[in-house]
Amino acid sequence: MKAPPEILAERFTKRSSREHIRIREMPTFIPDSSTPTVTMAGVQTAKKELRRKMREALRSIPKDSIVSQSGVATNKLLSLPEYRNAKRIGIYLSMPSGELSTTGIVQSALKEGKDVYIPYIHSAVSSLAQQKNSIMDMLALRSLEEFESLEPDNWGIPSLKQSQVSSRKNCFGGYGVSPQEDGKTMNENHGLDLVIMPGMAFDRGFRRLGHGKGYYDHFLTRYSKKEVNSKTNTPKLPFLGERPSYSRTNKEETSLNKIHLVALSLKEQLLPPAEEIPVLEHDWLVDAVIVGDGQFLVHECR
Ligand SMILES: Nc1nc2c(c(=O)[nH]1)N(C=O)[C@@H](CNc1ccc(C(=O)N[C@@H](CCC(=O)O)C(=O)O)cc1)CN2
Ligand SMILES: Nc1ncnc2c1ncn2[C@@H]1O[C@H](COP(=O)(O)OP(=O)(O)OP(=O)(O)O)[C@@H](O)[C@H]1O
Repeated sequence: MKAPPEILAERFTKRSSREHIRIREMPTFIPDSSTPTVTMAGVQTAKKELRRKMREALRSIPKDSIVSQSGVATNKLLSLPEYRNAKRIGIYLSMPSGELSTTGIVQSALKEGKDVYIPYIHSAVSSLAQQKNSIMDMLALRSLEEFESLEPDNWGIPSLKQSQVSSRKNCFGGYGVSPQEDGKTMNENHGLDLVIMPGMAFDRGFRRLGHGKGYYDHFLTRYSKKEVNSKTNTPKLPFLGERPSYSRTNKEETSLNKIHLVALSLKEQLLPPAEEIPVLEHDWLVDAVIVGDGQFLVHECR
């Protein structure tokens, strides 16, 4: 028997202005065949399965294809006003395989005098949950020389060492890693204008599949809670995408009003039009996807 709607713990995840996915915590009734309903556990399982498939597919991409696709994507990004106008960018440093290289972008950005922030993974204790979590901060990269001297971590990602962190600027305007729950806000001199995002897969609805640790999703959620000083005179950049594209429910004016999320995708990472990445409420949509074969996906409504 169909349960009355009010007792169903349903959440609607905004995927684009046109469509929604319905996520039900407790599958207590048999859904109408017209209702695309999935459980949370179902989404996690589907993500795992997609990651497995992607890992297989990415393994066989020849190195020279990654090099040429990276060149195409780099040129596209460097031509965008959202990049050219950005003063502070957060950018992933690429792994040896399975994703587009960001080396050319990092070099250009540093040469152009932009502030470049890179991921730094560390442990943080959440006072609320009394849990030790691995989280991501974005810390300043100081120079080309420093970029070239970074050593690979366990995933092969060029990374800062713990000893290099404490006196280094973070993207929130502080130094070193940022406390998880300090409630401090950012002013107009801090924050990021553009985040260049990695992923395992992307789809045409601007959904993204990461490696399953939630680093970017958690980071963006934390970032969105640090409000920009409302008296800021900083001119806002034009958005790449329409504002409701963000998959968050917290739609109040936040610092994310001026951040652009641009994903870089190998052509093999972009799913065919009929396929979708399963997403939950915490998953952030990106504003644009630059693909290594020259495709550029951007929200129609600018
Ligand atoms: N270049 C790059 N830098 C990044 C990320 C990324 O995806 N790419 N991250 C984005 O969050 C963070 C690091 N997170 C990562 C988490 C897991 C794995 C990884 O390879 N995990 C499994 C393999 C399973 C899989 O391929 O999914 C492993 O440990 O073997 C890599 C990066 C920050 N920096
Ligand atoms: N903002 C968030 N709030 C609560 N839980 C989150 C948030 N972001 C991620 N998680 C949790 O982190 C785990 C990994 O999330 P998910 O599968 O979406 O990772 P992903 O998108 O592949 O990772 P990433 O963001 O690092 O690329 C899940 O258990 C998810 O519930």
